[in-house]
Amino acid sequence: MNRDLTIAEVRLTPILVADAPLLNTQGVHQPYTPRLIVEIVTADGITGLGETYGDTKYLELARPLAEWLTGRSVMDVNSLFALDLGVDASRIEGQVDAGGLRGVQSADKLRLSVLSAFEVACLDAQGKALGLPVHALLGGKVRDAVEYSAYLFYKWAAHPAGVPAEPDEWGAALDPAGIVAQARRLQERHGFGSFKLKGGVFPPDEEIAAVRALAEAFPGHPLRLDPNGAWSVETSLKVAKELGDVLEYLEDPTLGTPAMAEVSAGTDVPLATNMCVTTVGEIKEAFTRDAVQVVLCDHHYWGGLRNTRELAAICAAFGVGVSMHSNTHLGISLAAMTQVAATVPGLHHACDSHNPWQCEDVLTERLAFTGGRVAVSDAPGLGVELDRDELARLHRRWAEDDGSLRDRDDAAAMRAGEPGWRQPVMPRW
Ligand SMILES: O=C([O-])C(=O)C[C@H](O)[C@@H](O)C(=O)[O-]
Ligand SMILES: [Mg+2]
Repeated sequence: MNRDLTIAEVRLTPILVADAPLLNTQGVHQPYTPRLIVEIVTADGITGLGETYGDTKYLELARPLAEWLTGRSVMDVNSLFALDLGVDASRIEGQVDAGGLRGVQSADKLRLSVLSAFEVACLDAQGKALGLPVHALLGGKVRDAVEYSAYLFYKWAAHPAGVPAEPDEWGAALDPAGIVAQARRLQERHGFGSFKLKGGVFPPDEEIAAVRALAEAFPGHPLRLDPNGAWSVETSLKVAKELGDVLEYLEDPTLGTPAMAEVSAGTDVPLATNMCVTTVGEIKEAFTRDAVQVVLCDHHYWGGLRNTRELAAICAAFGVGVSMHSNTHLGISLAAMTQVAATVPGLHHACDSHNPWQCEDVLTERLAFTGGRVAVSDAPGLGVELDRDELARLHRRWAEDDGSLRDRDDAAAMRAGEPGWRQPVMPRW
């Protein structure tokens, strides 16, 4: 290879992406969600792509990082992680993002969430320079397609009246019949074989009924329920008992490792998490107390694709399963998740992805879910191409926003429809 891999330019483009009125225990998704698109351009004109959360505090860290990177090499990924980004821990520690849906915030998690987009962009550029897919840079794929589960949400038919939003084609889903209908549509469209219901929205008995209805409609298909920590230990054990015969796993029924450990000790239903194990520092207690049996890795907040593989290795050493978590994201992140998931040998559960809910993307060609799977691209890098017109349009939306949508706040979005709504005190039930 005789190429100049010096970074000549780093472009950061914050965007607002249309999102459906999907309900969770904190509130409802905003009509538009912030994301950040990172482009790393080498002296030879290769562009590597990355994507991460686009809320203000992520942007604030990404800007100095972009400057620091300019003039270095896209091969120099380890030094990125050694860099002190100067995150002001006092502004971050113990706080929560998106109402706590991503676990407790920490300075390190914020740092890694920003770095992840730069790591992915460097790997994309490296792959393009070498003519190799990202999975080859990670040691090679062990599967040709990665399985995803259908991500079911209770949802309104539309965002609250008067709130500007894109048209919604899915309709309401507020009861078991609505959830089953949504699951059927997602299955017909994308062929999903397993189903995850985002719970913590209605009292547990209603959500138990919805999972029972799914079990009847899709006999033998793996089912999961994830209330994002909205239940007490007692409620979690009750739900585990009632649904134990149909659940593949119960995801974050309750908040924090000690409470998860108590639930785990009282049920045979495996527990999964993307909330109590979100950083290296949280692993030891959770694994030694057998609080979780599956970790749902999010390559954004674990710091990228190489850290995802390291997490998978630690999980394997402890006999803990690993799969992938997802927030609202676009195709660059889906491609990145698929590339790394393809390299993890012990991936025994279908990964999560919100992507089927996104009616917009910044790619010239969106990745397809076929038979519930995304084919692992063997094209150089991530195998995706940026649609510059679409990127510019979604950036204009961000630039024209008065600031109210630039930080995701599901409770504020809920208040537009239910003015009395307050962020719920946990456990809700
Ligand atoms: O698995 C999860 O906990 C999530 O996907 C968290 C997300 O933030 C989800 O609840 C959402 O976006 O409403
Ligand atoms: Mg979860």
